[in-house]
Amino acid sequence: MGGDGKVYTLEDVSKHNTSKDCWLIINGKVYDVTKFLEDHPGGDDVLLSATGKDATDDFEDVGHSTSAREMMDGFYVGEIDASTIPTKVKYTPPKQPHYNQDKTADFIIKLLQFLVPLVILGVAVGIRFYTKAA
Ligand code: HEM
Repeated sequence: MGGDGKVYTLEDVSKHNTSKDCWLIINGKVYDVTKFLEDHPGGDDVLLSATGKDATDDFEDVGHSTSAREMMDGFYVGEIDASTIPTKVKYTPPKQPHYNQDKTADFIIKLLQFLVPLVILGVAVGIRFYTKAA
């Protein structure tokens, strides 16, 4: 081990995905964790399932300790050619149909639903008032 800072492609690293030969990509660096598989407190299965991709998020999600991070230096074999890692698919919300974009129409309807019965009531009371007075 030791590492010579060689730059690997995702394809190169992806070939090392067995319990006899296991490489990980974390924070732009490539690690050969084959010898560490049995000793990893999180288990060998999680490490194996983190091969063949950028495992940075998986690694960070666990909230590894500083000592865990220091251990990584011992497994370093090189850098990853970032252009070979597919960029994250950014979530773009589906385009909403723009109905009711103008809220004034909505507001006027609400206002009328409130006012119309009041007007009718007012007219009824008014008619009654005037017919009585007459
Ligand atoms: C070179 C890479 C890695 C090293 C040196 C490493 C080292 C360690 C160490 C020392 C611990 C004990 C807790 C701590 O100190 O934070 C730990 C726990 C853990 N690791 Fe890693 N780890 C590596 C990569 C990963 C990856 C890629 C994953 C996920 C796919 C992972 C998943 C876990 C989990 C789930 C635990 C928690 C175990 C528990 O608390 O029961 N590790 N790791």
